[in-house]
Amino acid sequence: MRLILASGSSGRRAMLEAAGVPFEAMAPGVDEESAKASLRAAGLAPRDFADALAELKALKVSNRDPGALVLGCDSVVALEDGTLLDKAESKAQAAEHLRLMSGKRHHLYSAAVIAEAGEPVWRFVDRAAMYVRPLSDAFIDAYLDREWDQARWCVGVYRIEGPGAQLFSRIDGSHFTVIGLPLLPVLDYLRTRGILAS
Ligand SMILES: Nc1nc2c(ncn2[C@H]2C[C@H](O)[C@@H](COP(=O)(O)OP(=O)(O)OP(=O)(O)O)O2)c(=O)[nH]1
Repeated sequence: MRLILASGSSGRRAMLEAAGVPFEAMAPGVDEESAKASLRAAGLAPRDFADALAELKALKVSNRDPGALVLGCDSVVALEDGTLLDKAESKAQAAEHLRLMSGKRHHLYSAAVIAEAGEPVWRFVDRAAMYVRPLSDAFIDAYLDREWDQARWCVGVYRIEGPGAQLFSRIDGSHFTVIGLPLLPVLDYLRTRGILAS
């Protein structure tokens, strides 16, 4: 049985590769923006929002390749007031996101859905609690000067495995979930399907 990662995310690819998972990566080719617009309009909770997007990606590729297992993922950042942050569209918006998160806790949800023959067969959503330390404007500017080119692809404007670690005083949850997928539950399921040895 082949596994396809329906994602263009380098962090997700790197995690599966590092874990020794045999897979192919394929861009999901979904119109995330319009999907996000309708999901926001539906007022979905962050957990359900991420799950719906992960399922959309998994099903899109599974319908193209019904004989494979297809893993779709999505990560969202939810502030305490319920605001969902998407990837920043500019350095200025990235600074705004960091100021919104400064000195507060937010949650990062990462959802995984596995599809087979055009149907979801497994799903898992995990979240990590992210405690951002108070960030000065000078720090934010210096951080973005150094990190914007990389962090622009990351919801929350951070790579936890990189200089993003400097933003936090505490993290409760899985490092893998922060990077972009609930890896250990995914590995558990792959063992049940013979993709990995038990
Ligand atoms: N390497 C890394 N990536 C992170 C971190 N936090 C968030 N991200 C990335 C993971 C995802 O690539 C991105 C969240 O956006 P999405 O879930 O929509 O995925 P993306 O559009 O990147 O790829 P995909 O939709 O799966 O093709 O943010 C982190 O700490 N490290």
